[in-house]
Amino acid sequence: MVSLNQTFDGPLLISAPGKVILFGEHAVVYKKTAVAASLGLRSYLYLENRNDDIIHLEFPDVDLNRKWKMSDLPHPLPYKAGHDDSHHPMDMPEDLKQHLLSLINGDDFENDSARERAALAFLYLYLCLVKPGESRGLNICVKSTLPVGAGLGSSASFAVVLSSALLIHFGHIMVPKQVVVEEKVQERSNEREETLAAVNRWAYKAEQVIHGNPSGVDNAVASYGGAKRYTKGEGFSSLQGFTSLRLLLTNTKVPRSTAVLVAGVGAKAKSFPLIMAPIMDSVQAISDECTHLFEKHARGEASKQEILERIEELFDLNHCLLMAMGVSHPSLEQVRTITSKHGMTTKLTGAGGGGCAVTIVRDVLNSKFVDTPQETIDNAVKELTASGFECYETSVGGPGVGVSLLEPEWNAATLCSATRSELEAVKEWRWM
Ligand SMILES: Nc1ncnc2c1ncn2[C@@H]1O[C@H](COP(=O)(O)OP(=O)(O)O)[C@@H](O)[C@H]1O
Ligand SMILES: C[C@@](O)(CCOP(=O)(O)O)CC(=O)O
Ligand SMILES: [Mg+2]
Repeated sequence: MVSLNQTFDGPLLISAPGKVILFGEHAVVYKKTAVAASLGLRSYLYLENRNDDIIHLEFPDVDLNRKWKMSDLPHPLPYKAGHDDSHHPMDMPEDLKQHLLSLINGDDFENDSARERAALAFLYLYLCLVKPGESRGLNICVKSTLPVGAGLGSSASFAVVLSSALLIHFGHIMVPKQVVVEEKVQERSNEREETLAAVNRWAYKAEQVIHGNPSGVDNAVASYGGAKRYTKGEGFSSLQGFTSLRLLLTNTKVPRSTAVLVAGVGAKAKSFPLIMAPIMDSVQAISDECTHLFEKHARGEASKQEILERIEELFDLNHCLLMAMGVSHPSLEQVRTITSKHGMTTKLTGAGGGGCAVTIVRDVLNSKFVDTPQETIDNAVKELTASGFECYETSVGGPGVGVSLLEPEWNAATLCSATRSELEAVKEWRWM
């Protein structure tokens, strides 16, 4: 346990989930509502102090392994722990950005935007949050079980583990007092609410560095977990009556960048404002319809079967609107064709342009009429895999960011070389 303003010296292992957007991607940037849920796939960060003044970053997922002397970094940005940080610059000053880019892209370092953005996001948060007069260096490693740059919110879960680690390490927030059992995770004290709000705000700043113009839905889900309805400027609420959904995720492995796709939709909205506005309004109506469906389910007025049938129709409608926004891709259409041959409905998820698609699996117990038989799913997965795609079945709606202090044998190298099953075996999370 630490008190505010005091650095936390122990090593930290932190994890935060990715997300699946069920409805509303892109439109959410334009203040329409999105519906999203956390995934079982997560990013993991290990942080420890060093005895010298070196900052050592290892981000194996983007092939980054870099060291800087603290004395070579620009001066920290003024920030006092515990103060209202809403005044803090939301956008990184341009001269600072250029300075950091010149440090990141040394002669020996080939320019790569994935690495560059990851390192830039880290350095920006570090300079904002480092304690004045700090002289000790850090080892930091981040590794994810999420595919990076594929629409499942790896950037937001990366941003959330970075912001949590730096906020805790430099004493701006406290390590959660105790292990909270997963079922009680949503019952937060005011103190925990404040802590999470700080994590979420700083993660948004890192997302801004990576994305340019994020809505904030991804970092909210990565921070808080669960299933959420989110509107930019208004915040989020839990989805009343959300029932566990069985989803199949398919990664087309076609690389794309959220920043580029969001900018593309922005250009279209500027060129065709009268056409794009009603498309965005239709997405709002889809998210509202989904919310009402779950609310009806909570009141016992809609069966799971009805929900799944309606959601399939809404998936189709939302995908077609995303196609009109210009963010589908032939590979995503191929996933839709293959799954529809097997009687299942698919939409793109996240920024699109490649990346992942989400397919709804009908799993209503005792109702043979609507169930998707396991054999059908297996056949669809076989066909998708044969087309070069990768499929994941994962849980949705689990907890948000958590801290583990219970792995004394860990170090940065352990995390860098850990397998997915070793990461998923860490159980003693203190959910924030
Ligand atoms: N595990 C990670 N290690 C380092 N950087 C990461 C990691 N995960 C995400 N990122 C950063 O986020 C970017 C991907 O973000 P984005 O294009 O929004 O796709 P996604 O849908 O996965 O969020 C990467 O290029 C990288 O800069
Ligand atoms: C397209 C968008 O709605 C979601 C992007 O998600 P991802 O980075 O593709 O996982 C952008 C945003 O909400 O910030
Ligand atoms: Mg992202």
